[in-house]
Amino acid sequence: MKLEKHLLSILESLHDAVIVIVKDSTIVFVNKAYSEQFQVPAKKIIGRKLKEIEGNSRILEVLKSGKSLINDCSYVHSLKKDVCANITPLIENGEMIGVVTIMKDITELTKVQDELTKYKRDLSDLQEQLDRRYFYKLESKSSVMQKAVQLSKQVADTDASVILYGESGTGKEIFANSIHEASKRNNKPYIAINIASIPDSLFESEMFGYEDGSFTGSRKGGKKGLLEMANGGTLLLDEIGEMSLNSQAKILRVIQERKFQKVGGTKLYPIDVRIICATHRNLKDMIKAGQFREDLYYRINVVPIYIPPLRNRKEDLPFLSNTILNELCLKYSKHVRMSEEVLRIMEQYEWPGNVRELVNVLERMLVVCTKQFFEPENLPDYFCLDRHPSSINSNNSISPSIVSPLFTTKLDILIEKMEKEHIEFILKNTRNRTEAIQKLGISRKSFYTKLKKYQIE
Ligand SMILES: Nc1ncnc2c1ncn2[C@@H]1O[C@H](COP(=O)(O)OP(=O)(O)OP(=O)(O)O)[C@@H](O)[C@H]1O
Repeated sequence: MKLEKHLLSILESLHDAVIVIVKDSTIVFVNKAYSEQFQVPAKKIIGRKLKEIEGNSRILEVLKSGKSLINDCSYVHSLKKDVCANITPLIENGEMIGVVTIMKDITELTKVQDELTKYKRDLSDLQEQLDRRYFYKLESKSSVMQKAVQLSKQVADTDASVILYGESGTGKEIFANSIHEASKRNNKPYIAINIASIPDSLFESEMFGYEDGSFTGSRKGGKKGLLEMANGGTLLLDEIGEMSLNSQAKILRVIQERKFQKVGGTKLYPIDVRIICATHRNLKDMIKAGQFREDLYYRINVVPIYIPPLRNRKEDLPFLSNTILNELCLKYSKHVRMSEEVLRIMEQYEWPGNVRELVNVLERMLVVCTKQFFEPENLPDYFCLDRHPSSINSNNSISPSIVSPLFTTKLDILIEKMEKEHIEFILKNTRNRTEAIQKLGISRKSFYTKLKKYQIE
């Protein structure tokens, strides 16, 4: 077959539109597909100059530059169509004699693409609104906190292992819960457990449950463990640093194999749980001290999120106090507002118990407040502030005079007073007495003796 003889019929049989112009832009050829796609009969267009029909045509650009355009998308005004074209100069004996263009009508595709872009934009707006709803409690002016929230939003819809690092009361559980709510697991259970509150001897049966008749006194029919209860959803292992090495090995097996065994059984149950861990401890130091398994650490430390202590984000105190106070006012059916003076005193304080302490302080203030605005008097004694507003000097720092009670109290009375307040504070800011004893660093016996001495309930 002599190709040259058949070139015209080859061009005619193409499904893509073809248009050929010569050097002075005269149109010398359009194929059948061109006429059909753009509804322009060949006889109406052949012999006319393209520069008079479509002065800004991309074909004319190629005619001028001599450089091809491949997959070039543009809008053709004279056709009222979006097209995608391959525009190539025709070269004969080293000289350009015209341009050949093969193109496709992509008007519908462009329309669909525009709609898709619009839907994508709407979807991301909606997602942002949803994210804001899930993470609204964690809004912050602090860049460290904003980074933590941003990272949480990014990982929420994945199954990546997240570990939340932060001091007690910084809001680790709120983070974990927000991540769960923003994930596709949000219609399944969210279960948070504090490892410190489970005695090691009960860890296995609490976590994995037990089979029927597995030990004397066990419940008939066996018992579901926390892991099974969280199936399909999210399990927060709070205070993972408190887990014994023995329990760490068991949890590691579950994470690796995605299967678990109940106490007293041999059957392996498949499990689909997203595990989020949280701790206030430095796990790397614990590994060095032989208290934490390195392999478990690398399993859970895929996305570490660091939550700053409240003292490092005091710029959030006004917003945080108001949000928490609003919730407390609803709870107590009271209407009390923050005052600038109280806020300034609060900003001087270091908040060792973080947001949990802030919630407790505000609750205590609300209960005792009889006015519409908080006053310095409503603050707990351990703020040790002079009641006079002038105690905050112009630099916003506390002048020595404000610790006036310290200047007038005998040392032993002062120590007892501080000890009592500290125990009360720890009790309020921990989940149970075992944790309080741990935090206080005293023996159980000494703890109960002090409770009796200070008549703490
Ligand atoms: N951003 C916040 N807005 C409102 N309340 C908050 C916020 N962050 C924390 N809280 C409150 O502070 C208390 C402690 O929060 P959370 O239990 O999440 O802290 P945590 O870091 O998990 O503490 P722990 O390590 O002791 O378990 C809770 O009562 C919680 O509702």
